Amino acid sequence: MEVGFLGLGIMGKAMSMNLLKNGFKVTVWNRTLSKCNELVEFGASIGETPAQVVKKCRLTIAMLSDPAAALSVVFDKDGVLEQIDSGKGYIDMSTVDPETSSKISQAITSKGGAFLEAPVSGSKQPAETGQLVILAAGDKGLYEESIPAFDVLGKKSFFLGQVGNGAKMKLVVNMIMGSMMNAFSEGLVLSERSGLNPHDLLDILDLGGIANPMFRGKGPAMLKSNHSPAFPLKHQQKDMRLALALGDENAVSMPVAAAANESFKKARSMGLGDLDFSAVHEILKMTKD
Ligand SMILES: NC(=O)C1=CN([C@@H]2O[C@H](COP(=O)(O)OP(=O)(O)OC[C@H]3O[C@@H](n4cnc5c(N)ncnc54)[C@H](OP(=O)(O)O)[C@@H]3O)[C@@H](O)[C@H]2O)C=CC1
Ligand SMILES: O=CC(=O)O
Repeated sequence: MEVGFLGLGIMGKAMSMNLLKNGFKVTVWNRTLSKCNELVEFGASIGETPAQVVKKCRLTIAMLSDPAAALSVVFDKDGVLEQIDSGKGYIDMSTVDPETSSKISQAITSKGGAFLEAPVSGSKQPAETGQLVILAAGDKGLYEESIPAFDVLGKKSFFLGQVGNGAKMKLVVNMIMGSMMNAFSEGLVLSERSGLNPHDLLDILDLGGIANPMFRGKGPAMLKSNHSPAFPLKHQQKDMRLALALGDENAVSMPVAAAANESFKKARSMGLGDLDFSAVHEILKMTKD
């Protein structure tokens, strides 16, 4: 099966590599084209523009940073829209808001193409090991056609109905995750400042009802101030912002998420946006009497 892949950041690189290792023919494009070279060593072809990739491939996947990037790759010169037509499918796996996804869907389908949004839950390591959770919505036929690729990329795919539902589900999940990261960071700081050993806290949390892979995986590194990026903080803040907008639209009061968003914004303003989202711990550590 031949697929196109647009966007070779932390996630896109791991996902396209996985497809190659599992026998897919992959044509890649990235805004910074030099990032394609590593994939070429594993058998990928390069498309010089998103339009070239779509022209060559029946299915094209995108994994881009944010709504502006997702829109630019579709609508700008040499973008996806120039070559999409009937018989071709476009799958956007970026985390965006439902409005962005709907705008892309309308443009693709008005040219006869099929569209699926399919954001993912799971970070760099699940992307590397094919353990993502795929939250798809849109064209059911395209979803079914994409299952061989989704089976390589993820451990479970959900089809959630109409376009927008995948984006909404992803934003709800990440809103919870970002709030949890803030509560976890506050707990680490509180344990240390009140004279406890925070490593004991990690052990105790891991044995109880709120044990989870995020605390287990990131806790020890956070205590060493190691925030090597798996999920960049700037993207977590984008997700909090988009989830809060969804809350505004639906009149859902979300004071916990709003406070978490403020911490992520503060961390971004201090230049921590490219570190892992666990770096929010650094700003919480800085607050003293
Ligand atoms: N990292 C993670 O753990 C997870 C991330 N996500 C989501 O997946 C998406 C990608 O994340 P991740 O790989 O971590 O992000 P990165 O920041 O590592 O990569 C972003 C990608 O988007 C491209 N890009 C940015 N702006 C533009 C633009 N204007 N036009 C074209 N391309 C652009 C970048 O190109 P260039 O190389 O040229 O900068 C790069 O390929 C995001 O929506 C994120 O929220 C979802 C689940 C987990
Ligand atoms: O979007 C990030 C993730 O870990 O999921």
